[in-house]
Amino acid sequence: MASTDHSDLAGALEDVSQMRNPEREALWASTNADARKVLSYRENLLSPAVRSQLVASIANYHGVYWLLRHCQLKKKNCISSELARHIVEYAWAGSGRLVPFVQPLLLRGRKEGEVEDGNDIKLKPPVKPASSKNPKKSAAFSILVRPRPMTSAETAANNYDVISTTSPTSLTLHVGRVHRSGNRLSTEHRRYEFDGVFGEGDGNDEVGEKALGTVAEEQGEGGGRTVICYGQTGTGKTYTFRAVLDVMKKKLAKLKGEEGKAVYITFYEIHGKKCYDLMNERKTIKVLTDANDKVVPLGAKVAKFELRREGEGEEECTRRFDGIIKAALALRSTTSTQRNDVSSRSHSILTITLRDEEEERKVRRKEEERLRLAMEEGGGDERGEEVTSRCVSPPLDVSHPAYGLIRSSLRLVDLAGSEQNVDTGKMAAQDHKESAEINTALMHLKECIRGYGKKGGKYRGHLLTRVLKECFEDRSHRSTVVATVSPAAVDLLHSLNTLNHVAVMQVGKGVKRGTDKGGVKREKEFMLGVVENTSVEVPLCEGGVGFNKPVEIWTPQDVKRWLAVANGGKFGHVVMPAGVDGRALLGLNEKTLGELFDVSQDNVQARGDGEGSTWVISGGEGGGGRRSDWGRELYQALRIEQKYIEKKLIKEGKDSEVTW
Ligand SMILES: Nc1ncnc2c1ncn2[C@@H]1O[C@H](COP(=O)(O)OP(=O)(O)OP(=O)(O)O)[C@@H](O)[C@H]1O
Repeated sequence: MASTDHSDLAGALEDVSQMRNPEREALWASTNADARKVLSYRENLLSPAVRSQLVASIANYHGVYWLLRHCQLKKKNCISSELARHIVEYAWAGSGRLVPFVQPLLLRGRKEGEVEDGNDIKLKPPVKPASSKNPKKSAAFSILVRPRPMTSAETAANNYDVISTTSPTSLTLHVGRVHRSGNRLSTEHRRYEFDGVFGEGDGNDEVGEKALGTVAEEQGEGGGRTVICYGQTGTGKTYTFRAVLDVMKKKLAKLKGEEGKAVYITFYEIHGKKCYDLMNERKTIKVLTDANDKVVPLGAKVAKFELRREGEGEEECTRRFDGIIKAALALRSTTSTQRNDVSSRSHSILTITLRDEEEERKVRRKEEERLRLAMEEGGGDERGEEVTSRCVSPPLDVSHPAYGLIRSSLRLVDLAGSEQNVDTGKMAAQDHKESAEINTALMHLKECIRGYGKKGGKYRGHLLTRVLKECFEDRSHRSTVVATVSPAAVDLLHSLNTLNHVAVMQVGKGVKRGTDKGGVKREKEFMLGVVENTSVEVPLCEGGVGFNKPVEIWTPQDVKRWLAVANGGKFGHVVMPAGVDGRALLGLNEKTLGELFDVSQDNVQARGDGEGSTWVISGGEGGGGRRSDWGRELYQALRIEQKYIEKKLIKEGKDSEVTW
């Protein structure tokens, strides 16, 4: 063992304080509240002071996940949670509480159909595509989430990935938090459950197939389907929209044309309070409600696409489809914004309807005959009057369920991206207005989805929701929301927002009854999306404070110096009993350490050096917190310190000083 070298210790302490910003240091010194959990500004997540620690805490999560997965699933004999916690604590000090967080996910996966296959475990995708044959079996809205890969620009800007897709239906968001006081860092792991979660590397075909379900083949009776791409600007909504469109196109090309059957396409966009026809050089169109209470884009051009002709190959057929749609896609209004060079500033709505014209003609003739007779018999019935005055305008609206002729109807919606203030900093006044309008539309959409099944017709509140009326009012209609999110740390708040929003869109899955603080009983929609979250403390300094002698040989003075800087000075207010050296400190467990703290309100002022056997800490406004928490935190901080010093000494070839 080397002798105690106090000059080294002083030097190390000086290095540490120079590493830090003096202002922050002053803030740490003056602060005495630790319980205020406030999300930091997003810049904090990338600042050199905390970035590496947050990245390390995410890596720890992955480590724990893979360790448990291996122990729990590969082997028939699972290890107990307690043993798992000890192993995890040993390997990743401070991460023990991830065990009860990760374990249920793995056990659930095992029950629900994870199967062992040779050396690997395959996950059965539990996403059930909504079937129009069995509308009762599928939810009105299914939610799929697609995180896009990190872009090279994001990687170059020191961003890191904050999303882990841990199963085909769940996703974990790692929310780094720098507490307002600046003296605490933590990572909250939030796990969300959805109907489907794509991996960052999942291809467009897979995404398109899942989003479409079986709609193109099953040819439902009257019930249509809507796929809505929703999310932050620049996260891949248009990219996903095109992926779904491509899959749809391929499916259509496979259908063999029959006499009288054809596909009709309308494509228009909502920009501000107006609608523009993308199939007709952006001519303004109106969205009106017809006699059947159906919302129709009046004046929108309907393009006819004939199904595969005799002797025509699938490729030729898709080329024909492209010919119809290409010019319209190019006409979408886009702007270069801070986040996306070609940001869509409008909500575009593409409707593809497969119609049986022969049947349609028969029904039309029958209907016209019925109306004529009704008119002859004394002025016609109510419906007759309405139809003659407003509705019979070519083309006849055969998409109304009353006709029962729609073989299949699909609507693809590419929403404009939601933006936060920080994304709009360099925008002109007009762009700000546009951005506010986009956010208003998205809020309406969210409200309408949440209000599904309730009376009130909230859909009338905005043009976008009026156009999508069937999604909220027609019980046989099925909708899929594909939420796109960015994995970059810089977009963390936005991703959190998107995921929280789509989590509450999982309508009809449960209601939570509870009593709020004021004793008022309330029924809240149960946010099924958020299944669980847990928070893990992250050390502020990357492994220790720079001491270069093992904890066992710390003198009481060393202990005091360490307490002053450990966890960013969090224990700086602690007054320790006289004579506690490193060895004595290591001999205490979490509980005994906790008992040494006096956290009562009367004792919030720290006493002088050696003034008794109780460590007194300042609890700040909210009192002193729980003893066990303090004890655990100190225990973990000391273990992290010990590990760091051991590693450092081994690296420097001084491993003879390390006692194992
Ligand atoms: N899953 C993905 N894989 C690869 N690249 C992607 C993916 N998702 C998006 N991108 C790329 O990210 C960029 C932005 O995508 P896109 O224009 O689709 O975003 P957006 O959400 O529609 O944005 P806005 O709302 O501003 O229109 C594009 O360059 C796109 O190619």
